[in-house]
Amino acid sequence: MKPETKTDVKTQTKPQEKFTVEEVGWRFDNSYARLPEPFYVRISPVPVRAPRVAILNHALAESLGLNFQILSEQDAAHLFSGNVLPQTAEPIAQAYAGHQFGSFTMLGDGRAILMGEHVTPAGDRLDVQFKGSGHTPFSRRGDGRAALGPMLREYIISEAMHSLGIPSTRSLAVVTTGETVLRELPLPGAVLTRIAASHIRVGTFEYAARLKDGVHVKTLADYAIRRHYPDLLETVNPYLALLHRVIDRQASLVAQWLLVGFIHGVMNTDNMAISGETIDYGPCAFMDEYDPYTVFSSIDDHGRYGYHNQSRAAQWNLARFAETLLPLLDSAQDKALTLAEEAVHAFPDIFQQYWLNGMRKKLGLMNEEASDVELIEALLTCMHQHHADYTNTFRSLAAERLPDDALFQDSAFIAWHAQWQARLARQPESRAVAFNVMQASNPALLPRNHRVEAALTAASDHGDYDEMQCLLAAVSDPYIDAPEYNEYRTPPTASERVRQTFCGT
Ligand SMILES: Nc1ncnc2c1ncn2[C@@H]1O[C@H](COP(=O)(O)OP(=O)(O)OP(=O)(O)O)[C@@H](O)[C@H]1O
Repeated sequence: MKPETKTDVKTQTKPQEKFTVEEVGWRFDNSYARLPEPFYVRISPVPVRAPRVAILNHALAESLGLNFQILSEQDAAHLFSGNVLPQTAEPIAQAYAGHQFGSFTMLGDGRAILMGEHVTPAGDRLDVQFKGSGHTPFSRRGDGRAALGPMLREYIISEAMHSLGIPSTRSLAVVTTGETVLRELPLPGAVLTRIAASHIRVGTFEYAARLKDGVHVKTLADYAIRRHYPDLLETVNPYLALLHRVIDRQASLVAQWLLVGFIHGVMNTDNMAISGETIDYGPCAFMDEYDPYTVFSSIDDHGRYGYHNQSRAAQWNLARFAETLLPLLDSAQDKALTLAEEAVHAFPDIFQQYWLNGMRKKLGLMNEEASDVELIEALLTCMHQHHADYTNTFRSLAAERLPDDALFQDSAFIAWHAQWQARLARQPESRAVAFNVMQASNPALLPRNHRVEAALTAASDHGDYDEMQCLLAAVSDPYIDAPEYNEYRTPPTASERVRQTFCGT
């Protein structure tokens, strides 16, 4: 690690240096940049013309041990646009590959720069990455830039995901660049500062596996184990243990998405993080009415990444991950293949267990009965038939408040409700205990897609961030019934409903 000095800020354009790295609190130690060169290219963000702060995440900054108080708006804008680089950052664009909608492509950070790894006062090592930071050798035909709307969408949904208690990358800042990006229309450009456990993806392993000299997967696997799962170093076969652990993390993650009605929208292998965090909030959204066939993404014509397909998509990606590890699993090819297949074939059961445990909590079932799956499926079938709102239905059950609408008047639902009540009465725990668990497992507030779109339009088209700030406040404590945020619980009307979510990069 390079020593930090009092004048520890490198200026790319000409803003005044009024702060030092020590004062802001960055503590960079860039272990990924010590991997061999094929894993990245050293390159700095391309400076932007007139950066301005769109939003700063003060709560996250505090938990990272960063002091934003000393930064003026202009300082912050330069810092989070990449115009001013902390001396101890070692900017790189990471190389990776990916299966996108099933087709393999060599990729890499085409519009992102990893500034380095910040070590928090608690000792956590976290990537600090700028997304939308300009052209890199991996940009292919892209401009290296990002539009404001999609960066704010990532900010809102990643922060909501974190508040829901679901592993996710975080968003520290969004700044506008003062430059226009050309998409279908000219749009304001922006840079998002993303904080992540790491940016090692299944696609990073696919990239390493395709490099010629055969040692790179081992280098990457050793690095990933040390960084994310050091306990595996004690196991007999750490690479097999890594495969099992990543499968477990993804099964847990995707189950958690389903339990809150989340649809990622673009589950390509380059968007599956080895850390088990949700990454890349592109055409993603939370479902309003329950329909397992819901697809939001404007580019997902065949529903490959629709709600009900997400566990299958995850397993498919994990099979690609397992393939990259084959040479490390066992020196005998047949044995390695068997080990990999056993691990990947175990995914559906592991996923089902996480999902079932989560559903039991949503319904206050504190112990296990063989007929629980049937009970859960019967409720979901009723909800589907009545186009019931996913979030509000579960929250109503948790609050013992059954609204006067079609679902709750339906005879099949009334029969289901009686069965559920009888099931609750059979368990030893009191109703109070069960309903507390339900309250903590059924969010009242999510960033519904129509509210996200309204907030993004106000911010991106009119520079008005009030709606976004209110939405962020509403979803920051999602398991509380806060009357002041009741309007955010209302499902969209037919005319408000947003059926498609655009990648809109
Ligand atoms: N405007 C752009 N210019 C250059 N490259 C781009 C651009 N948009 C996307 N890419 C690259 O295309 C690939 C796939 O894009 P995708 O939208 O899935 O990723 P992303 O949102 O840019 O990044 P991440 O997965 O890190 O969140 C990535 O390698 C990305 O860097």
